Order: sequence, then structure tokens, then C-alpha cells
Amino acid sequence: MVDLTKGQKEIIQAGGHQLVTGGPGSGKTTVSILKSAKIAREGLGLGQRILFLSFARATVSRVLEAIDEENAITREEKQRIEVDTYHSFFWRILKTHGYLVGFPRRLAILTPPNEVIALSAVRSGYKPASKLTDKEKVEKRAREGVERTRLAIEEGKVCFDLFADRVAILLHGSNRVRSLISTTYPYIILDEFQDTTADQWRVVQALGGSSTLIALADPEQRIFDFIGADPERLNQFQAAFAPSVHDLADDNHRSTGTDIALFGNDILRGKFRQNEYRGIGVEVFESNPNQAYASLVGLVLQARRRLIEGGRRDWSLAILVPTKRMTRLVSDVLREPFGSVPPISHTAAVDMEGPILAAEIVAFLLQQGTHSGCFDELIELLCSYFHGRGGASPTKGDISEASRYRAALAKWNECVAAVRPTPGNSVLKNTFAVHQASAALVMTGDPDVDWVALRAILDTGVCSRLNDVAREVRNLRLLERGTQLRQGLAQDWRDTGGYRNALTITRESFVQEHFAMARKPESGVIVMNMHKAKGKQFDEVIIFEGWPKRVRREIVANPDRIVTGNVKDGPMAQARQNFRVSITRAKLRTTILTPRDDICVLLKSELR
Ligand SMILES: Nc1ncnc2c1ncn2[C@@H]1O[C@H](COP(=O)(O)OP(=O)(O)OP(=O)(O)O)[C@@H](O)[C@H]1O
Repeated sequence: MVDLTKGQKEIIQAGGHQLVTGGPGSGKTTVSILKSAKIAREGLGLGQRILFLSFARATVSRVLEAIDEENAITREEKQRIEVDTYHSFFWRILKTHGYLVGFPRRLAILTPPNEVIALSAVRSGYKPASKLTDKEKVEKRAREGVERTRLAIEEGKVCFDLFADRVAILLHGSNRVRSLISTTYPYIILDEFQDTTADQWRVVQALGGSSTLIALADPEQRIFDFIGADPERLNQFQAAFAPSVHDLADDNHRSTGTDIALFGNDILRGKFRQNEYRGIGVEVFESNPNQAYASLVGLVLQARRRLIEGGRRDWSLAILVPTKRMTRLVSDVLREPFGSVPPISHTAAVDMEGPILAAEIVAFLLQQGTHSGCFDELIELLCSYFHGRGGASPTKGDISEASRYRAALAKWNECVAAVRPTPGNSVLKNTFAVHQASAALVMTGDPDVDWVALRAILDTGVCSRLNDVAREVRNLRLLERGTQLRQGLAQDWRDTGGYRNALTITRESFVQEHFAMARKPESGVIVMNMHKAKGKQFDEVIIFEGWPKRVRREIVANPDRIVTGNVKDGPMAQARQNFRVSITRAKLRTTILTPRDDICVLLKSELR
């Protein structure tokens, strides 16, 4: 067991609502776990549990692991601590009590990929978000809201966006449900409280009526302003619940023996107190793709060697980049051999819409259906993929691609019905050829082998859209040992002698996956957007940003930078907070890679 600091001990002793603040790695999570164990020992009645609410599944895994490793907590105590995401907790409430807010009795989750498909008709009527006026933005949001509500109330399909709002309405309106929850969970711990949205805050207000709340927060790690976090939240919590306030301040247990936390604070304040910081490296690269990626790959290999040689079990190395686009670019680079370097095995935290919809296509083809209308179904899935893969902002190109495919299918079917040859110049010609090839594949009954074989047909086939699908689907780690999908497909083979229900099984397994808790925290090399790193910790972190494009020495574009356009603009508080969160995820070392000819403005020595 760790030796708790004086501040941590006080938190364990205090009663009533609490607000625990402190910088990255100051031990907020740890102390809340130990406090939970104490409550489990002393303060709970029969059947009661402590609820620990977090934003992301990855944080949940980290907390579960921390609980698991805590020798000072007995097994019975551990069982009394329930760690969950806001999403999954809200869903449990809606499933049981959703009828109180007008939902039908049978509810299903509208997963993000299907939500974007459902909303694409509304969204396609608008220009890209950056070109909308404020009035248009409000109108678009309102129309999306109406459609979401309609889907929930009429079809029982509830998307995540509605969860918090409806649970808030439900809890404020029903004494009975509120007291049911508080009886089960007399203590609720709210992780990363600084990022609570307005709707989540309304839920918390209702729960705090009879449950004791312990909010953990670092106001300077607030990075979700763009989706509704509010700098006032901590004050609102104090005003509403008069909690005892405990500040663990700048204690740093994550990266002890380094200056990583200190450097993070200096980035925040814009003043460097030292010339060198232990555990921090700043490296520069030349502004062209070849040399930039060569520098990155070189650093990744060095870090990986350090970690392996350090003998760490389950070591982790995160490559954090400023944008989603760059997550993909870096992942593509690592996946291909780079010069004499073999591919670097890694996971990439890319947005899941595209890969999931791509997986649906692979699953559908695994079914090897031969019924009439089978090709139509494939094209419909492909159109869904076009509509959905761009997430909340489908591109015009993708939407018109879908219309083109649908129009081509109508022509195609006319010919088939009239027993005429199908048009030789149809966009569907190549898709049809690959469909035929996939139907001819001889399956083995081993889901891994068959999935990979089918993906290879798409990958090497003549249809460029299906080549794309094959590439996307690689971003999923679906068929790992013991996953629900793998088991489901194996069972299907046993039951039907084929994969007759592969599409349904795949869809269901995504919903399950979304709520699965038993996942290990990430290990190995992980590529992710800086925003996604919140609440996580890794052995080493490499932060890699984009570089300027120049024409005759003048910068004409400057994408994927830590600070947008790498332009100094006022105090840049949000950019500093984001950067600090990424820097302080490392236990041992953080290396920042920035272009030589346009160093990140937050690193400029003129700030000193
Ligand atoms: N008193 C302590 N002594 C030694 N190690 C500690 C102590 N408290 C926490 N730790 C360790 O320090 C690391 C960071 O702690 P923890 O995750 O609780 O910090 P946190 O404040 O929740 O961080 P963040 O806000 O960045 O997520 C963990 O590995 C934890 O085991």
C-alpha cells in the first residue's frame, strides 16, 4: 500500500460531500478508492454499493486495475465498489424507468454509427459546420434534436446524446427512482468532475439530494469546453452542496523523480523556470513527410527499446497527435514498413464509425447469402458506410457517392428484371465482381481465418470502395481471444454450418463492447488524439504535431498543430490545458516532436 500524504489522509477521514482537487497524478483517484474501501467496511448496509462514475471506458479499466492492485482492500470491499461510465449508468436507468419520460418499454441503443446515418438526411441539408452562421447552427442543432427525440419515442432507438438529459428529467421528476438509486448507492464518486456537462450536472444535482457525493477535479485539466464543460462547475458544486474542500495541489506521484509535472505547470503559466526538465525531451524535425515520419519512427523505436529493456510488464507508449486526421496518418505510417524498419505493431484510437460500418460489410459477406436481393443489401450497407463514416460531419463527396450508388442500383435492377445485360460502365460492375468472389470463398469454420480471408478479397479486389472498407476494418480489434464476436461467430458456424447470422452478431457485439468493462488498460504502442488521453497514464508519451507547408518560404498552410495554425493568440488557456494534460500522462518520459522551422508557440523560449 502507498504511504498516503497528510492531505490524502484528511480526505479519507472527512465525512459529507467532498470536493477533491489536485493536479495530474496528485493521487485523487487513489485516495478515492481507499476511501471507498473504508466506506465499504464501515458505512454500508446490506446490498448497498459505492458508485464510481467516470467518462470513458479506458478510465474505468484504469480504476478497476488500481482497485485490483490495492492489497490493502479485501475482496468483499472490492465487490462493493462499482465502477461505471456515465453512459452505462444512464442506460441502466433509462432501460428500467425510461417509460417515465415517454420512451417505449422496449429500448435499443442507437449506436454512434447508426445515429450518424439516421441524422445524415438532416445534416446533408447544411453547409460544413465552419461555414454556418450562428443562426444556422442553432437551427441545425434543433432539427437534429427533434429527429433524435422522434427516433427514441417512436422507434425506441435512443442515442447517447439523449441519455443525460432524459435521466435528469427523470430523476428530477421522480422521488421514487431517485431514492431507489440513493438507497443502492449512498456514496457516489464523480471522476474528472471539471468536465461534467450541463445535463450531467443536472443529474448530479438530483443524486446529491440523498447520496453523498465525492467530486474529483482538476480545473486545469478541463478540456471539454467544446461539448459543454463549464469553468463555473466547481463553484456550482460548492454552492449547491457545501462540500468540504481538499486540495492535493501539485503533489505528483505519477512521475516522481522527473520534472514532467513541473514542465506541465510551466506550459500552463507560459513561463519556463528551468532550462532542462528531467523526463522531458523536445526534438525537432524537418518539415516534410519523409523526414517528419522518419524522426517519429526513430523515437518510437528508441522508446520501445527503453521500455522493453526496462523489463516492464505491460509497458505502454502513447503517441499523441493533435487531430483525428493525424491519428490515421501516423497509424498508416506505422503499419507499413518504413525504410528498413518493419511495421510497428500498435493500436490506433480512431473514430469508430467508419470501422464499425466497414465491419458490417465484412460480416454481411461472411453470410454468403445467395437469395435475390442479396446484392441490393450489400449496396445498402455500402451506402450506410458512405453516410456514416465521416461521423457527425459527412462529406458532400460521401453523400453524393451514396446517391450515385443507389441510382446505379436502380438501373442495374431494371436490366436484371428485363433479363438484359447489366450496364458495362456501371459503378457497380467492380463491386459486383468482388461480391461474386466473396461468395465463392471456401470457409473453414474458424472465424479468424475466414474473416481475414474475406478481408483479403476486399483488399485485393477490383472495387476501390471495398479496398477502402478492408483498410478501415483493420482498425478494429474484433476478433481478439474471447471477444463476444469471435464466440458468436464460432457458435453460428456450429449451429448453421455457416455464418448465417454474422451481421446481427456483429451489430450486437458492438453494443456489448461499448459497455464491456473488463478491458485491460491500453498497453503496447498506442496512437491517439490528444483529447482522448485525458484520465489515462502511460509509461512514455511522444507528442507529435504537424508541420507548415511553404511556397517560396511563405507558410501557406499549417495543419494538425498543437495550437491551431501555430499562431500566438491571447493567453491560449484551452490550448495550454490540452497540452499540459497530454504532457502529464507519462510516468517516465514525455518527448515532444515539433517542426524545426516553426517550433510550437507554447515552447518558445521568449516566454521565459
Ligand atoms: N501517496 C502516494 N504515494 C505514492 N504513490 C501514490 C500516492 N498516491 C497515488 N500514487 C500513485 O500515483 C499515480 C497517480 O495517482 P492517481 O491516478 O490517483 O492520480 P490522479 O490525481 O487521479 O491523476 P489524474 O488527475 O492525472 O488522472 C498512481 O500510479 C498511484 O498509484
